[in-house]
Amino acid sequence: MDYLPQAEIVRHASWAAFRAAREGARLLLLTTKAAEPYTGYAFQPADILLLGRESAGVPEDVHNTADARLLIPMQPGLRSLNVALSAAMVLGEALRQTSGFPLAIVAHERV
Ligand SMILES: C[S@@+](CC[C@H](N)C(=O)[O-])C[C@H]1O[C@@H](n2cnc3c(N)ncnc32)[C@H](O)[C@@H]1O
Repeated sequence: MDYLPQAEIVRHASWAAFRAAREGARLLLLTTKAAEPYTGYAFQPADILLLGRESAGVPEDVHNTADARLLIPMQPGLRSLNVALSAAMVLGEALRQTSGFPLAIVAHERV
């Protein structure tokens, strides 16, 4: 996509390097194994959203490291949502709560 240059992508050499670089920001894991729905969670601007692989989620030690584990509620009997869809849903709510959407667009919508 031609939007890619607008994304700031940082690759960390290892999980340990990533943890060292996050400087106190909370790590919020989206997982089907969570009990807490994301809809009731109070997000902060510096929060980091962590999602797992399409195949197997995240390893157990990563699961345990997260500061919170959040669930997107689903109909009973369904396994999981697509990773990009999951990210978009929770990021949208986090941006809404923390006034993270671009102000000019939000103002336009209120007219
Ligand atoms: C296709 S799912 C992975 C399925 C994997 N078998 C598992 O149980 O984690 C890909 C990623 O999307 C996110 N995800 C999908 N559905 C979710 C849900 N209902 N609640 C929270 N996160 C979800 C999680 O981060 C998950 O690791």
